[in-house]
Amino acid sequence: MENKVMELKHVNVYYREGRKKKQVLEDISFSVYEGEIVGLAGESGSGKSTLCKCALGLLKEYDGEILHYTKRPQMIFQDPYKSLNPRKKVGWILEEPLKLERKYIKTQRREAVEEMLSKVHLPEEFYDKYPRELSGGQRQRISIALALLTGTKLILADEPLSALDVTVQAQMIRLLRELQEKERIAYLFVSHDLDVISMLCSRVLFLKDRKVTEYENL
Ligand SMILES: Nc1ncnc2c1ncn2[C@@H]1O[C@H](COP(=O)(O)OP(=O)(O)OP(=O)(O)O)[C@@H](O)[C@H]1O
Repeated sequence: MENKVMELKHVNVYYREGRKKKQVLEDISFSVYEGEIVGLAGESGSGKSTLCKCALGLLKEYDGEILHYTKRPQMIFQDPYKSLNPRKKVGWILEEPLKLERKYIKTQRREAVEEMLSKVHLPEEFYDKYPRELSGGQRQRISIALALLTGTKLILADEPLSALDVTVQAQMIRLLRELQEKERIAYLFVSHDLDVISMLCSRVLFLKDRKVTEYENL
């Protein structure tokens, strides 16, 4: 088997409701391996987003173990517009994770960003554009580029195709696959759409009644 990028062991997740604790996920255990796409499905309210937030370390009320074997995963959303700072140009936004690392000087940051733009098939000129000047699909490419610039090998994708029209969805699927193959990126891919899941994913985690059942995609 490939290298693990993330592993959850017997994770229980709760939300507080006043003084009470409500359990949303129960005894969740699974691993994600380098370069694979794992589907995460289940009815609305079954806990898909909660599971992603917990894996990102955003929730405090949980027990069990969440192990990251590479850099922390990054999340991409249905509507990338909300997660991109509207007052900053794409270049500034994409340089942020590199500034935090402090190992690049300005010209190296720009080079790294331009290289990443080309990996997500956007031209260099996008460096000087604002998010509002981009289409939904282009913005989704920027949020993928932003995730990858942190150096992570795992992207948690929460319904990343739902806001896009069918042709753009197909382009996005091609890009996700290409990054999976060339860069060995793994995805936890949240979707209501079982057709997309069966086309993209090697395994599916199905959430129901707080628990997860895992299926191989044959
Ligand atoms: N901040 C919160 N406080 C309390 N309960 C919450 C909170 N966020 C979510 N929940 C509850 O936890 C359960 C799981 O919600 P979650 O958003 O993870 O489901 P989901 O599967 O992602 O749903 P959808 O497909 O509609 O996005 C739901 O019952 C929801 O009402």
